[in-house]
Amino acid sequence: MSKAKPPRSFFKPLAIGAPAPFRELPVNVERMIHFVPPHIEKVRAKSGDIAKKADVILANLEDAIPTDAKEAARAGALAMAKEFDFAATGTGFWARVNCLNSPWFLDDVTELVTKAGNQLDVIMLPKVEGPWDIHYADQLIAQLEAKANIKRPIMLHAILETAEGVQNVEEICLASPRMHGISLGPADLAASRAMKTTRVGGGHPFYKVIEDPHADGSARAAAQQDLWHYTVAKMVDACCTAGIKAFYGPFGDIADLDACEQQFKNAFLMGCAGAWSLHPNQIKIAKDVFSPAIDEVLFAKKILEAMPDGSGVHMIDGKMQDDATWKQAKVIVDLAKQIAAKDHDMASAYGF
Ligand SMILES: CC(=O)SCCNC(=O)CCNC(=O)[C@H](O)C(C)(C)COP(=O)(O)OP(=O)(O)OC[C@H]1O[C@@H](n2cnc3c(N)ncnc32)[C@H](O)[C@@H]1OP(=O)(O)O
Ligand SMILES: CC(=O)C(=O)O
Ligand SMILES: [Mg+2]
Repeated sequence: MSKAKPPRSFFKPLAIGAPAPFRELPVNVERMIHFVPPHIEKVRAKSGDIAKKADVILANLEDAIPTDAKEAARAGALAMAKEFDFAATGTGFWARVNCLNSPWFLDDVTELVTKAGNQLDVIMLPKVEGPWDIHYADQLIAQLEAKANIKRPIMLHAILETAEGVQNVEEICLASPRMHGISLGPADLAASRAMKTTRVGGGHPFYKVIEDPHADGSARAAAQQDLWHYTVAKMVDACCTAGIKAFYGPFGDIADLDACEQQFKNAFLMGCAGAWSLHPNQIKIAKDVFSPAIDEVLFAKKILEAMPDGSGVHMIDGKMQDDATWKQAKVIVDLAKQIAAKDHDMASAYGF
Protein backbone atom coordinates (compact mmCIF):
# COMPACT_ATOMS: atom_id res chain seq x y z
CA MET A 1 0.00 0.00 0.00
CA SER A 2 1.56 3.30 -1.02
CA LYS A 3 1.66 6.24 1.38
CA ALA A 4 1.01 9.87 0.49
CA LYS A 5 3.80 12.40 1.02
CA PRO A 6 3.58 14.38 4.25
CA PRO A 7 1.82 17.72 3.61
CA ARG A 8 4.93 19.78 4.44
CA SER A 9 7.02 17.93 1.86
CA PHE A 10 4.50 17.99 -0.96
CA PHE A 11 5.49 21.42 -2.29
CA LYS A 12 9.27 21.05 -1.82
CA PRO A 13 11.34 21.08 -5.05
CA LEU A 14 12.43 17.54 -5.94
CA ALA A 15 16.01 18.59 -6.75
CA ILE A 16 18.37 21.10 -5.18
CA GLY A 17 18.21 24.24 -7.32
CA ALA A 18 14.91 23.37 -9.05
CA PRO A 19 12.18 26.01 -8.84
CA ALA A 20 9.51 25.50 -6.17
CA PRO A 21 6.28 24.00 -7.59
CA PHE A 22 3.32 26.33 -8.08
CA ARG A 23 0.91 26.30 -5.13
CA GLU A 24 -1.93 27.47 -7.42
CA LEU A 25 -2.23 26.92 -11.17
CA PRO A 26 -1.30 30.03 -13.18
CA VAL A 27 -4.52 31.64 -14.44
CA ASN A 28 -4.48 31.07 -18.20
CA VAL A 29 -7.27 30.86 -20.74
CA GLU A 30 -6.72 27.51 -22.47
CA ARG A 31 -9.74 26.91 -24.71
CA MET A 32 -7.74 25.01 -27.29
CA ILE A 33 -4.39 23.25 -27.37
CA HIS A 34 -3.34 23.55 -31.00
CA PHE A 35 -1.23 20.66 -32.31
CA VAL A 36 1.68 21.45 -34.63
CA PRO A 37 3.76 18.74 -36.35
CA PRO A 38 7.17 20.40 -35.78
CA HIS A 39 9.13 18.29 -38.31
CA ILE A 40 7.17 19.90 -41.20
CA GLU A 41 8.92 23.21 -41.72
CA LYS A 42 6.06 24.73 -43.72
CA VAL A 43 3.55 24.10 -40.93
CA ARG A 44 6.00 25.01 -38.17
CA ALA A 45 6.62 28.36 -39.86
CA LYS A 46 2.93 29.26 -39.38
CA SER A 47 3.17 28.91 -35.60
CA GLY A 48 3.61 32.65 -35.05
CA ASP A 49 0.41 33.48 -36.97
CA ILE A 50 -1.52 30.62 -35.37
CA ALA A 51 -0.39 31.80 -31.91
CA LYS A 52 -2.36 35.01 -32.48
CA LYS A 53 -5.55 32.92 -32.71
CA ALA A 54 -4.85 29.98 -30.39
CA ASP A 55 -4.53 29.97 -26.60
CA VAL A 56 -1.90 27.21 -26.58
CA ILE A 57 0.53 26.01 -29.26
CA LEU A 58 1.79 22.47 -28.76
CA ALA A 59 4.74 20.87 -30.52
CA ASN A 60 3.78 17.23 -30.99
CA LEU A 61 6.58 14.67 -30.80
CA GLU A 62 4.48 11.53 -30.20
CA ASP A 63 1.86 9.73 -32.33
CA ALA A 64 1.31 11.13 -35.84
CA ILE A 65 5.06 11.81 -36.09
CA PRO A 66 6.72 9.12 -38.25
CA THR A 67 9.45 7.10 -36.53
CA ASP A 68 12.11 8.40 -38.89
CA ALA A 69 11.08 12.00 -38.14
CA LYS A 70 11.17 11.80 -34.32
CA GLU A 71 14.49 13.62 -34.05
CA ALA A 72 13.50 16.20 -36.66
CA ALA A 73 10.31 16.85 -34.68
CA ARG A 74 12.30 17.34 -31.48
CA ALA A 75 14.66 19.74 -33.28
CA GLY A 76 11.61 21.51 -34.73
CA ALA A 77 10.12 21.96 -31.25
CA LEU A 78 13.37 23.56 -30.06
CA ALA A 79 13.37 25.80 -33.15
CA MET A 80 9.79 26.89 -32.33
CA ALA A 81 10.91 27.91 -28.83
CA LYS A 82 13.74 29.95 -30.30
CA GLU A 83 11.94 31.52 -33.26
CA PHE A 84 8.63 32.55 -31.68
CA ASP A 85 7.94 34.64 -28.61
CA PHE A 86 4.69 32.88 -27.67
CA ALA A 87 4.52 34.58 -24.27
CA ALA A 88 4.35 37.99 -26.03
CA THR A 89 0.92 37.10 -27.46
CA GLY A 90 -0.21 35.48 -24.20
CA THR A 91 -0.06 32.06 -25.87
CA GLY A 92 1.07 29.00 -23.94
CA PHE A 93 3.87 26.86 -25.39
CA TRP A 94 3.58 23.13 -24.69
CA ALA A 95 5.18 19.95 -26.04
CA ARG A 96 3.77 16.41 -26.17
CA VAL A 97 6.72 14.06 -25.61
CA ASN A 98 6.88 10.40 -26.56
CA CYS A 99 5.59 7.96 -23.98
CA LEU A 100 7.63 6.74 -21.03
CA ASN A 101 8.47 3.29 -22.44
CA SER A 102 9.57 4.65 -25.82
CA PRO A 103 13.19 5.05 -26.94
CA TRP A 104 12.67 8.82 -27.36
CA PHE A 105 11.21 9.93 -24.02
CA LEU A 106 14.49 10.56 -22.18
CA ASP A 107 16.04 12.63 -24.98
CA ASP A 108 12.75 14.49 -25.59
CA VAL A 109 12.52 15.63 -21.97
CA THR A 110 16.25 16.25 -21.54
CA GLU A 111 16.52 18.44 -24.62
CA LEU A 112 13.27 20.31 -24.10
CA VAL A 113 13.98 21.18 -20.48
CA THR A 114 17.66 22.02 -20.84
CA LYS A 115 17.37 23.91 -24.18
CA ALA A 116 13.87 25.42 -24.04
CA GLY A 117 12.90 25.10 -20.36
CA ASN A 118 12.37 28.83 -19.84
CA GLN A 119 9.95 29.01 -22.81
CA LEU A 120 8.08 25.77 -22.16
CA ASP A 121 4.95 26.00 -19.99
CA VAL A 122 3.75 22.41 -20.00
CA ILE A 123 4.99 18.94 -20.95
CA MET A 124 2.17 16.66 -22.06
CA LEU A 125 2.77 13.04 -21.08
CA PRO A 126 0.96 10.36 -23.10
CA LYS A 127 -0.38 7.01 -21.88
CA VAL A 128 -0.05 7.74 -18.18
CA GLU A 129 -1.21 4.64 -16.27
CA GLY A 130 -0.74 5.55 -12.63
CA PRO A 131 0.89 7.99 -10.18
CA TRP A 132 4.23 6.18 -10.59
CA ASP A 133 4.53 7.60 -14.12
CA ILE A 134 4.02 11.14 -12.80
CA HIS A 135 6.51 10.58 -9.94
CA TYR A 136 9.21 9.51 -12.38
CA ALA A 137 8.65 12.40 -14.82
CA ASP A 138 8.37 14.87 -11.93
CA GLN A 139 11.74 13.87 -10.44
CA LEU A 140 13.48 13.81 -13.82
CA ILE A 141 12.14 17.24 -14.79
CA ALA A 142 13.23 18.67 -11.42
CA GLN A 143 16.78 17.37 -11.94
CA LEU A 144 16.91 18.89 -15.41
CA GLU A 145 15.37 22.18 -14.25
CA ALA A 146 18.09 22.42 -11.59
CA LYS A 147 20.83 21.57 -14.08
CA ALA A 148 19.62 24.18 -16.60
CA ASN A 149 18.76 26.81 -13.95
CA ILE A 150 15.13 27.03 -15.06
CA LYS A 151 13.33 29.87 -13.31
CA ARG A 152 9.74 28.66 -13.09
CA PRO A 153 8.42 25.12 -12.85
CA ILE A 154 7.37 23.33 -16.03
CA MET A 155 3.96 21.77 -15.51
CA LEU A 156 2.83 18.24 -16.43
CA HIS A 157 -0.33 17.37 -18.32
CA ALA A 158 -1.32 13.70 -18.59
CA ILE A 159 -3.31 12.05 -21.36
CA LEU A 160 -5.97 9.63 -20.14
CA GLU A 161 -5.82 6.97 -22.81
CA THR A 162 -5.59 3.54 -21.23
CA ALA A 163 -8.12 1.58 -19.19
CA GLU A 164 -5.57 1.42 -16.35
CA GLY A 165 -5.10 5.21 -16.48
CA VAL A 166 -8.85 5.71 -16.18
CA GLN A 167 -8.94 3.35 -13.17
CA ASN A 168 -6.15 5.41 -11.53
CA VAL A 169 -7.15 8.90 -12.65
CA GLU A 170 -7.68 10.27 -9.12
CA GLU A 171 -4.19 9.21 -7.99
CA ILE A 172 -2.69 10.58 -11.23
CA CYS A 173 -4.28 14.00 -10.64
CA LEU A 174 -3.04 14.11 -7.04
CA ALA A 175 0.45 12.72 -7.72
CA SER A 176 2.34 16.02 -7.85
CA PRO A 177 1.91 19.78 -7.55
CA ARG A 178 3.42 19.87 -11.04
CA MET A 179 0.13 18.54 -12.45
CA HIS A 180 -1.61 21.04 -14.74
CA GLY A 181 -4.46 18.89 -16.02
CA ILE A 182 -5.66 15.85 -17.95
CA SER A 183 -6.82 15.39 -21.53
CA LEU A 184 -9.06 12.57 -22.70
CA GLY A 185 -7.30 10.52 -25.39
CA PRO A 186 -10.25 8.79 -27.08
CA ALA A 187 -8.30 6.97 -29.80
CA ASP A 188 -5.79 5.05 -27.68
CA LEU A 189 -8.39 4.63 -24.94
CA ALA A 190 -10.80 3.00 -27.40
CA ALA A 191 -8.10 0.51 -28.38
CA SER A 192 -7.07 -0.14 -24.78
CA ARG A 193 -10.69 -0.88 -23.83
CA ALA A 194 -11.33 -3.07 -26.88
CA MET A 195 -14.05 -0.69 -28.06
CA LYS A 196 -15.08 -1.62 -31.61
CA THR A 197 -14.46 1.75 -33.27
CA THR A 198 -12.04 3.23 -35.77
CA ARG A 199 -12.51 6.90 -34.86
CA VAL A 200 -10.70 9.67 -32.96
CA GLY A 201 -13.37 10.92 -30.56
CA GLY A 202 -17.00 11.75 -31.24
CA GLY A 203 -20.07 9.55 -31.31
CA HIS A 204 -20.92 6.36 -33.18
CA PRO A 205 -24.10 5.54 -35.11
CA PHE A 206 -24.41 2.15 -33.34
CA TYR A 207 -24.30 3.66 -29.84
CA LYS A 208 -27.82 4.89 -29.28
CA VAL A 209 -31.05 4.48 -27.35
CA ILE A 210 -34.18 3.40 -29.24
CA GLU A 211 -37.78 4.02 -28.14
CA ASP A 212 -40.20 1.17 -27.40
CA PRO A 213 -42.02 -0.51 -30.34
CA HIS A 214 -45.23 1.21 -31.51
CA ALA A 215 -48.46 -0.82 -31.66
CA ASP A 216 -48.86 0.13 -35.33
CA GLY A 217 -45.29 -0.98 -36.16
CA SER A 218 -44.26 2.52 -37.24
CA ALA A 219 -40.63 3.58 -37.21
CA ARG A 220 -39.09 3.96 -33.75
CA ALA A 221 -37.15 7.09 -32.91
CA ALA A 222 -33.54 6.56 -31.84
CA ALA A 223 -30.83 9.00 -30.76
CA GLN A 224 -27.07 8.62 -30.62
CA GLN A 225 -25.57 8.84 -27.13
CA ASP A 226 -22.21 10.22 -26.05
CA LEU A 227 -19.68 7.36 -25.90
CA TRP A 228 -17.37 9.52 -23.76
CA HIS A 229 -19.79 10.65 -21.10
CA TYR A 230 -18.60 8.30 -18.35
CA THR A 231 -14.91 8.98 -18.92
CA VAL A 232 -15.29 12.75 -19.17
CA ALA A 233 -17.36 12.77 -15.96
CA LYS A 234 -14.78 10.66 -14.11
CA MET A 235 -11.93 12.84 -15.42
CA VAL A 236 -13.67 16.11 -14.48
CA ASP A 237 -14.37 14.93 -10.94
CA ALA A 238 -10.78 13.77 -10.47
CA CYS A 239 -9.35 17.01 -11.88
CA CYS A 240 -11.63 19.30 -9.87
CA THR A 241 -10.85 17.38 -6.67
CA ALA A 242 -7.16 18.06 -7.32
CA GLY A 243 -7.70 21.68 -8.40
CA ILE A 244 -6.42 21.04 -11.94
CA LYS A 245 -8.06 21.32 -15.37
CA ALA A 246 -9.85 18.74 -17.53
CA PHE A 247 -9.77 18.81 -21.35
CA TYR A 248 -11.48 16.90 -24.12
CA GLY A 249 -8.72 15.75 -26.49
CA PRO A 250 -8.83 15.48 -30.28
CA PHE A 251 -11.71 15.22 -32.73
CA GLY A 252 -10.37 13.38 -35.75
CA ASP A 253 -13.07 13.91 -38.39
CA ILE A 254 -11.56 17.19 -39.55
CA ALA A 255 -14.27 17.84 -42.18
CA ASP A 256 -17.19 17.34 -39.75
CA LEU A 257 -17.18 20.71 -38.02
CA ASP A 258 -20.73 20.26 -36.64
CA ALA A 259 -19.88 17.02 -34.84
CA CYS A 260 -16.65 18.56 -33.55
CA GLU A 261 -18.61 21.51 -32.16
CA GLN A 262 -21.15 19.22 -30.48
CA GLN A 263 -18.47 17.07 -28.85
CA PHE A 264 -16.70 20.20 -27.56
CA LYS A 265 -20.03 21.62 -26.27
CA ASN A 266 -20.74 18.46 -24.28
CA ALA A 267 -17.24 18.66 -22.77
CA PHE A 268 -17.63 22.36 -21.93
CA LEU A 269 -20.98 21.83 -20.21
CA MET A 270 -19.58 18.90 -18.22
CA GLY A 271 -16.70 21.00 -16.85
CA CYS A 272 -13.82 20.86 -19.34
CA ALA A 273 -11.67 23.96 -19.82
CA GLY A 274 -10.82 23.27 -23.46
CA ALA A 275 -10.07 20.71 -26.16
CA TRP A 276 -7.39 20.02 -28.77
CA SER A 277 -7.37 21.51 -32.26
CA LEU A 278 -5.65 19.34 -34.85
CA HIS A 279 -6.45 21.59 -37.81
CA PRO A 280 -6.71 25.41 -38.05
CA ASN A 281 -10.48 25.05 -38.75
CA GLN A 282 -11.00 23.62 -35.25
CA ILE A 283 -9.44 26.62 -33.46
CA LYS A 284 -12.43 28.93 -33.93
CA ILE A 285 -14.86 26.18 -32.90
CA ALA A 286 -13.02 25.64 -29.63
CA LYS A 287 -12.71 29.37 -29.05
CA ASP A 288 -16.46 29.88 -29.43
CA VAL A 289 -17.52 26.78 -27.51
CA PHE A 290 -15.18 27.20 -24.53
CA SER A 291 -16.08 30.89 -24.09
CA PRO A 292 -19.34 31.09 -22.16
CA ALA A 293 -22.30 32.31 -24.24
CA ILE A 294 -23.02 36.03 -23.90
CA ASP A 295 -26.61 35.56 -22.65
CA GLU A 296 -25.41 33.06 -20.02
CA VAL A 297 -22.80 35.54 -18.79
CA LEU A 298 -25.35 38.38 -18.64
CA PHE A 299 -27.77 36.19 -16.70
CA ALA A 300 -25.01 35.00 -14.35
CA LYS A 301 -24.03 38.65 -13.72
CA LYS A 302 -27.66 39.39 -12.81
CA ILE A 303 -27.53 36.63 -10.18
CA LEU A 304 -24.30 37.97 -8.64
CA GLU A 305 -25.62 41.53 -8.66
CA ALA A 306 -28.93 40.51 -7.05
CA MET A 307 -27.20 38.46 -4.35
CA PRO A 308 -23.87 40.14 -3.56
CA ASP A 309 -22.98 37.71 -0.74
CA GLY A 310 -24.82 34.72 -2.23
CA SER A 311 -27.14 34.29 0.73
CA GLY A 312 -30.91 33.89 0.89
CA VAL A 313 -33.32 33.08 -1.91
CA HIS A 314 -34.26 35.28 -4.88
CA MET A 315 -36.40 34.99 -8.00
CA ILE A 316 -34.80 36.20 -11.24
CA ASP A 317 -36.76 35.92 -14.51
CA GLY A 318 -39.02 33.35 -12.84
CA LYS A 319 -36.15 31.14 -11.66
CA MET A 320 -35.20 30.41 -8.06
CA GLN A 321 -31.68 31.50 -7.06
CA ASP A 322 -29.77 30.60 -3.90
CA ASP A 323 -26.24 29.88 -2.73
CA ALA A 324 -25.84 27.01 -5.24
CA THR A 325 -26.90 28.97 -8.33
CA TRP A 326 -24.75 31.90 -7.07
CA LYS A 327 -21.73 29.54 -7.14
CA GLN A 328 -22.60 28.38 -10.68
CA ALA A 329 -22.95 32.01 -11.76
CA LYS A 330 -19.54 32.75 -10.26
CA VAL A 331 -17.90 29.95 -12.30
CA ILE A 332 -19.30 31.50 -15.49
CA VAL A 333 -18.51 35.11 -14.59
CA ASP A 334 -14.96 34.27 -13.40
CA LEU A 335 -14.26 32.50 -16.72
CA ALA A 336 -15.79 35.37 -18.70
CA LYS A 337 -13.53 37.82 -16.83
CA GLN A 338 -10.42 35.76 -17.70
CA ILE A 339 -11.47 35.71 -21.36
CA ALA A 340 -12.31 39.44 -21.30
CA ALA A 341 -8.83 40.21 -19.95
CA LYS A 342 -7.39 38.53 -23.05
CA ASP A 343 -9.92 39.54 -25.68
CA HIS A 344 -11.25 43.13 -25.91
CA ASP A 345 -14.19 42.20 -28.20
CA MET A 346 -15.40 39.60 -25.72
CA ALA A 347 -14.92 42.11 -22.87
CA SER A 348 -17.41 44.51 -24.43
CA ALA A 349 -19.81 41.70 -25.42
CA TYR A 350 -19.80 40.47 -21.81
CA GLY A 351 -20.24 44.04 -20.57
CA PHE A 352 -16.94 44.33 -18.63
C1 LIG B 1 -4.96 10.62 -31.57
C2 LIG B 1 -3.95 11.72 -31.49
O1 LIG B 1 -2.87 11.52 -30.96
S1 LIG B 1 -4.35 13.26 -32.11
C3 LIG B 1 -2.85 14.16 -32.14
C4 LIG B 1 -1.91 13.76 -33.25
N1 LIG B 1 -2.30 14.24 -34.54
C5 LIG B 1 -1.94 15.47 -34.96
O2 LIG B 1 -1.23 16.18 -34.24
C6 LIG B 1 -2.43 15.91 -36.31
C7 LIG B 1 -2.19 17.40 -36.55
N2 LIG B 1 -2.79 17.83 -37.79
C8 LIG B 1 -2.26 17.52 -38.99
O3 LIG B 1 -1.20 16.93 -39.09
C9 LIG B 1 -3.05 17.95 -40.22
O4 LIG B 1 -4.00 18.91 -39.89
C10 LIG B 1 -3.80 16.79 -40.95
C11 LIG B 1 -2.80 15.71 -41.39
C12 LIG B 1 -4.81 16.16 -40.01
C13 LIG B 1 -4.53 17.37 -42.15
O5 LIG B 1 -3.59 18.06 -42.90
P1 LIG B 1 -3.92 18.55 -44.42
O6 LIG B 1 -4.49 17.39 -45.17
O7 LIG B 1 -2.69 19.20 -44.94
O8 LIG B 1 -5.08 19.59 -44.17
P2 LIG B 1 -5.52 20.76 -45.14
O9 LIG B 1 -5.12 20.46 -46.55
O10 LIG B 1 -6.96 21.01 -44.90
O11 LIG B 1 -4.68 21.99 -44.59
C14 LIG B 1 -5.01 23.30 -44.90
C15 LIG B 1 -3.86 24.20 -44.51
O12 LIG B 1 -3.72 24.17 -43.08
C16 LIG B 1 -2.41 23.78 -42.73
N3 LIG B 1 -2.48 22.97 -41.51
C17 LIG B 1 -3.06 21.74 -41.39
N4 LIG B 1 -2.93 21.31 -40.12
C18 LIG B 1 -2.28 22.27 -39.44
C19 LIG B 1 -1.88 22.37 -38.09
N5 LIG B 1 -2.11 21.41 -37.21
N6 LIG B 1 -1.27 23.52 -37.71
C20 LIG B 1 -1.02 24.50 -38.61
N7 LIG B 1 -1.36 24.43 -39.91
C21 LIG B 1 -1.99 23.33 -40.33
C22 LIG B 1 -1.90 22.99 -43.91
O13 LIG B 1 -0.48 23.01 -43.92
C23 LIG B 1 -2.52 23.73 -45.05
O14 LIG B 1 -1.76 24.89 -45.31
P3 LIG B 1 -1.61 25.48 -46.83
O15 LIG B 1 -2.97 25.93 -47.23
O16 LIG B 1 -0.63 26.61 -46.64
O17 LIG B 1 -1.07 24.36 -47.66
C1 LIG C 1 -5.30 11.96 -27.80
C2 LIG C 1 -4.67 10.72 -28.04
O1 LIG C 1 -3.48 10.60 -28.00
C3 LIG C 1 -5.52 9.62 -28.33
O2 LIG C 1 -6.74 9.81 -28.48
O3 LIG C 1 -4.99 8.51 -28.43
MG1 LIG D 1 -2.87 8.61 -28.05
